[in-house]
Amino acid sequence: MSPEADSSVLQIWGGHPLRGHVRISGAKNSALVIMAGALLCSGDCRIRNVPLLADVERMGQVLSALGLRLTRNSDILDVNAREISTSKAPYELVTQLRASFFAIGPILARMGIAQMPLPGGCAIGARPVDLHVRGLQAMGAEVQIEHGICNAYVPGSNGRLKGAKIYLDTPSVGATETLMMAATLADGETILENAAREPEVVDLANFCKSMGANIQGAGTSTITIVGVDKLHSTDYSIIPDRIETGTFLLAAAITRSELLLSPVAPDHLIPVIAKLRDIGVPIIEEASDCLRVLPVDKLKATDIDTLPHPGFPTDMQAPFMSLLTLAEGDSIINESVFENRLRHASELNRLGADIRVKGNTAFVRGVPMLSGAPVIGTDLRASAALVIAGLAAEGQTTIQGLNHLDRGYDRLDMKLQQLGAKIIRVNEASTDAELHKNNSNPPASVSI
Ligand SMILES: CC(=O)N[C@H]1[C@@H](OP(=O)(O)OP(=O)(O)OC[C@H]2O[C@@H](n3ccc(=O)[nH]c3=O)[C@H](O)[C@@H]2O)O[C@H](CO)[C@@H](O)[C@@H]1O
Ligand SMILES: C=C(OP(=O)(O)O)C(=O)O
Repeated sequence: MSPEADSSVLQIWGGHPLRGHVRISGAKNSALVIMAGALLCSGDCRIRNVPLLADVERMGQVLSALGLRLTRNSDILDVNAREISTSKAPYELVTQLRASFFAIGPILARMGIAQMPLPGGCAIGARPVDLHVRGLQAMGAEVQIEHGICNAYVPGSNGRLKGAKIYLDTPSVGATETLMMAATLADGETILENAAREPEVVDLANFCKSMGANIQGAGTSTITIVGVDKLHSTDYSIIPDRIETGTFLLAAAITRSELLLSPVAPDHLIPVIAKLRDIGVPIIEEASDCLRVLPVDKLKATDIDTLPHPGFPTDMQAPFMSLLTLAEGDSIINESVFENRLRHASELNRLGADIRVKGNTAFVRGVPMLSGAPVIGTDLRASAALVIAGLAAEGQTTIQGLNHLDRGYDRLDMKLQQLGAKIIRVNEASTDAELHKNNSNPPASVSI
């Protein structure tokens, strides 16, 4: 979707400290793929801790279009996949989010046939699906991409995929998840080599295991799956969102605030916490599921290389760049997972940052302050980066492109507002004359 698709904007008046406790929601990238995983189950799946996100809603629509019955009550989602009425996923929905494509694995495993449009998601690179396709082919599927649709079927009378030894050229999160789900109902043993080790892969494996799947090694580079005939009902709670957690750590750091965050999984954030401590952000593990960040004294520059887990996560690169714009000294950020994920740099420069981009590397020279301006979020984490920067920028920052932000953050503006940020969401039509008039002070209604 283009930024124009959402007419509301966020307005932030920076420089106000945050205070209090923030409740971290369930992980977007777990929720989406676990919803796809529910397609494997011939019973009922109760999924808990499901975040309120546009992507979750769209994934629900994809599953409904396939004939599943879904009921949501607060953060509990019940999915009934006893009957799958069609193997054809709807183009208009699948092209809006990446994870919907991963459902090709379970649909093929359950039905022996799947027609899946090529996916959407953040425009941060070419994002091919060749590893998904080659893996499914290795498991015996015939797969062809024609007119933007990936058509797959399993030849043979029983329609079951066959276990295979599959080496992934790159440890793709999505390909690991697609193939792991497909293998749970395949004939025999599948070994995924050079598999992704992200916490969301482990969460999906644990979800599948709770339905009776036989999976070993999730979280390491080699995952072994022995197919079973059927998977049964489950009641499963997804992990806290490590990227949302990291985003709030950055929000605290850039506003020099003290915040308490829970529930969190500090083990999933080791590279992010290490980098933050490195540059001078004091973070205390108050309990196994609770982090406290203390006010920063001085921020130092650092270098970052994004890598597959357990390296520094690409999804934290943009928001972290915002913090480094205000660090003392020069930082170098190298984005090595996606080939076009530095578009936020030019928007941060509108706010007074000093960033030069060459290829996949951003050279960030710390500046003493940022100043508010109108900016556009070009993808999900780029939008979050602008929110982080806006919290520190002097005066008013107006952010367009909220359709990206809402795909992956559970009510970010409301959570920040509750912590004391001066942030409001308004319809764009009402912003121009009235709200740009007074650049330095929020309207009275924003005072908390
Ligand atoms: C819904 C979801 O979980 N999204 C996450 C997932 O995306 P996603 O699963 O799409 O990311 P991948 O791990 O697959 O992509 C990593 C790299 O592998 C390449 N690649 C991937 C598949 C393939 O078949 N061929 C190929 O070349 C991609 O272009 C990219 O350069 O992991 C990314 C990397 O941590 C995160 O940024 C996304 O938030
Ligand atoms: C890139 C992301 O999401 P998606 O893979 O859904 O586009 C993200 O969550 O930062």
